[in-house]
Amino acid sequence: MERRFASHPNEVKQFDTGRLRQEFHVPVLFAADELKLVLTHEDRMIVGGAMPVKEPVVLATDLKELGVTYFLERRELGIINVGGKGTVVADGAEYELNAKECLYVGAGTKDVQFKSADSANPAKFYLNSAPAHKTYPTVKATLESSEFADLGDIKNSNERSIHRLIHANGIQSCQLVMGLTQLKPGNMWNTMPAHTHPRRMEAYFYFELPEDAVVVHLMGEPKETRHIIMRNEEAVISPSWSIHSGVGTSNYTFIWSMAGDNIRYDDMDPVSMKELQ
Ligand SMILES: O=C[C@H](O)[C@@H](O)CC(=O)C(=O)O
Ligand SMILES: [Zn+2]
Repeated sequence: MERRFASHPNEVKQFDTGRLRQEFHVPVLFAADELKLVLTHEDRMIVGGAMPVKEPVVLATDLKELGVTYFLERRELGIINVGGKGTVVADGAEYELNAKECLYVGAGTKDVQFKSADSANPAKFYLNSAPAHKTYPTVKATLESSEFADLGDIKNSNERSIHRLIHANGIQSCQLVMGLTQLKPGNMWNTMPAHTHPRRMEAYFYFELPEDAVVVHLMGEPKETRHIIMRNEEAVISPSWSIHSGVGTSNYTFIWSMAGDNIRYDDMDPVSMKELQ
């Protein structure tokens, strides 16, 4: 597991491209039969990926990494499959996940394993985990069963559907909030006007981007913005003081996930268009 420290906006102002990427950009989450995890000290969120091909991938940890005997001893987990059909086995119970289906796994679950239905088209489980001190039930959600909102306008190139999966009015959790936003063809902007939420951090995972396409992801304080170039199936960490918005060279889909003080989706402080610099 890789560890990233938290950052201060006054320090981040000085970062060049390489340093920005080193601290906030999360490349390659999917490698055959491997569990890839990045723990950021921004609200201790873990961003990760599991791609079982020849054998199941086990959600393993050790005393050095998290100081506990099993991964979900004091954590909760949100999973969205972005690959072929797969199964998550949680303490023996099997949950089949097709592409874009979500599973919340509650704290106290001792054994979590990931499997693919077809090694030629493996499942890709995108993972988010936050500290948790209460057990909520393990529940599956689909885009069809979730609360969603069609937002934006083709005139602003931001027509998109926001599906809220784990949040106050959806799957219950201690602090993890998670969902998926799909841009309609011809639309490129997400989260503009931008916002911050000092009460929680956020991670974005961009996917369904064509090979040669990029998303120019915006971060930073509203008056001190920076960009990070994102490619398909890459994640980016947004500290609580930072905006998180992006514009693609084509449309795309992304998973957003947050951890912090509350699980109300609409807890955001809007940034006015005049304020951005
Ligand atoms: O705090 C919430 C998140 O930033 C996202 O839900 C925003 C988003 O999906 C969008 O505007 O497209
Ligand atoms: Zn946000």
